Amino acid sequence: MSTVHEDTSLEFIASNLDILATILPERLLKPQVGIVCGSGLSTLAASFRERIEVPYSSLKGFGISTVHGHKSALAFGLVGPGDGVPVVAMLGRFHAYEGHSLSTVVYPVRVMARLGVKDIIITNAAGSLDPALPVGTIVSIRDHLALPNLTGFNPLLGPAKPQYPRFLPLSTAYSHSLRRTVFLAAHELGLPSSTLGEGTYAWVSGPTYESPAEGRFLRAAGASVVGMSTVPEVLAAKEEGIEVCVLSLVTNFVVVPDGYRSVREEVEAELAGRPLPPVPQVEVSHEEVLAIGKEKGEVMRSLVEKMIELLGKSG
Ligand SMILES: O=P(O)(O)O[C@H]1O[C@H](CO)[C@@H](O)[C@H]1O
Ligand SMILES: Nc1nc2[nH]cnc2c(=O)[nH]1
Repeated sequence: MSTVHEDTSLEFIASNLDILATILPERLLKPQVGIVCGSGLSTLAASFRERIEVPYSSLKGFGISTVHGHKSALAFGLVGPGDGVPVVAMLGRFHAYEGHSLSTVVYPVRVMARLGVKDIIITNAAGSLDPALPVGTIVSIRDHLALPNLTGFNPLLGPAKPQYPRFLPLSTAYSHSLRRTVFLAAHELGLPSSTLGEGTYAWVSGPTYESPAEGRFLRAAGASVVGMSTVPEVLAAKEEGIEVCVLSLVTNFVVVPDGYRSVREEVEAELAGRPLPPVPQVEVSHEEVLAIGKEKGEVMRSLVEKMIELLGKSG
C-alpha cells in the first residue's frame, strides 16, 4: 500500500495552496479548468503558456505515479488567446492497481477543487469493446459501468462529511454541457466525424487486461470501452461540485472472439493430415497503448485546448 500521508481533511488538502502561492504567480494560482492526463497523454500540457511544473514530491499528500507514461507533477499554465484561461494538469495519475488507496487516487482532484477548478477534463487510454469505435477514436464518455463501485470498492466509502452529500446521484455525472462542448470544439477544428465517438466506460481494477470472457461480459453489459482509471476521479470531482468531462482514447481492441475453436478438432484434423489454419494469438501490451497515445496525442491536445478556449468564452 501507498505510504502517502492519508490525511484527507480539508485543512490538510488546502495547505497545498500556501505552498503553491510561494511558487506560482497570481494569474496561475486560480485555475478554472483541470486536466487529468491519461497513459501516454502528458503532451496535453505541452503548449501551456507561462507553464510551471510542480513535482508531486514538493506538495503535501500526493503519491508518486509508478506507471510508464505517467509523470508525477502538476503543470500550471494558460490556454487560449488573449489573457488565456488558467489551467492545471495532472501529469501522471494514480491507479489502485499500483497499491495506492482510493483516497490517494482521488486526492489531486480534491486539491484541484480547493484551487477553484470548475470544470475537469479527465483523459485516459482505453480498450474498445465496440467495433464502431476503432483504435485512434476519441470517445466522449456519457456514462460508466463500475463493478468495483457496486461491490464495495468506492472512493466515497467512509464516514459522512458535512460538506459532501451522503448519497451522491450519478445520473448527471458526465456533464451534458461539457459533452456538447466536446462536439462543438471538434466541429470548430474541422475534425472528421469519425475522430469522435460517444460511449460508456467500464472501470476495472487491473492490472490484468481482460480475458476474452471478461471482454464479452463487459460488452454484453453495455460498456463501449474499458480501462483501469478515471471513475474514482469522476466520483470525487462530482462530490466536489466540479463539472466532469471524460475523453477516452481507444488504444487497442479488447480481444473478444465470438467463440472458441475446439483444440480437440484442431489436433484431430492435424492427425488426419488436414491441418486447420492457425488461429492468430493476439495480445495487448502497454507499449502499444503508449504508442497510440503518442500518435494521437496531438489531436487530443487540440481538442482539449479548443474546449478550454470555448469554456473561457462562455465564462
Ligand atoms: O487509464 P490510463 O491511466 O490512461 O491508463 C490505461 O492504460 C494502462 C494500461 O495500459 C492502465 O493504467 C489503463 O487504465
Ligand atoms: N482494462 C483495460 N485497460 C486498458 N487501457 C488501455 N487499453 C486497455 C484495455 O484493453 N483494458
